[in-house]
Amino acid sequence: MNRNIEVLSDKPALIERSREIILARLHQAIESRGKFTIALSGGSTPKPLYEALGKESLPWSKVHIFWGDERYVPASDRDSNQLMARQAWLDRIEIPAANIHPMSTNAENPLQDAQQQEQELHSFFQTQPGEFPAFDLILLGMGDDGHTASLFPHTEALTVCDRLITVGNKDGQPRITFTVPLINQARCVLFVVAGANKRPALKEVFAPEADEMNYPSRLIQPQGELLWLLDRSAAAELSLDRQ
Ligand SMILES: O=C(O)[C@H](O)[C@@H](O)[C@H](O)[C@H](O)COP(=O)(O)O
Repeated sequence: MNRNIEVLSDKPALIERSREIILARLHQAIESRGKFTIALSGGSTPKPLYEALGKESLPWSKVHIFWGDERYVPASDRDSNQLMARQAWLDRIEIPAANIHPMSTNAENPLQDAQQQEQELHSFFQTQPGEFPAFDLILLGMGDDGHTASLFPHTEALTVCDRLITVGNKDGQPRITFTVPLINQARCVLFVVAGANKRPALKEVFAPEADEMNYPSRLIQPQGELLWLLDRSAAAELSLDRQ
């Protein structure tokens, strides 16, 4: 694993840098493998990034959009990660509908939807059960509690190591989420974290020792690149030697 941490002056600079990184890996993946596979994060931080990507003119027919996690709500629900990305970005570009691979949340049975999403990933990546496909880029946020995707502290989802997709649990509410081993198979994992409210968790995530069950973002140690983009406010209490 190759970890790199960049601290940007403010959130607009953070968003611009994440856009640069995504575009660089998009062109690199299309050039070397003919397509770019990206899994999006939810939450509020990435919305301006998605709005910026919605203004780009790119070979979208070669880009495949997935989500690293999804709230267990209808796609029309205001809390849906899919809805946020569609309104901010995907509805504004010419991308084939078949290139957008949302997590289904309509079986009224989260486990069934998780299994459905797993089968769709195996079919898209032509992998077999037990194999973990490598996304070109997985975009992640980090919660104030150190969670990422829908891998929340002290939940069963953190220990699932034989599936691609599992059911997360936020305060008793189900989520559909990538598992740790699927995220760690990525060629590049990009964390984008902003705001003073993230300081306590970031200190624990970057500490030499801490409980990974308490700070699940520590579990993200991809075989490829691990890039942390922080704004100065989030990074204020970190003692980062030159990266
Ligand atoms: O579904 C979600 O909410 C996200 O995938 C989640 O992991 C998010 O990235 C973090 O909670 C940070 O959220 P903010 O960007 O809103 O701080």
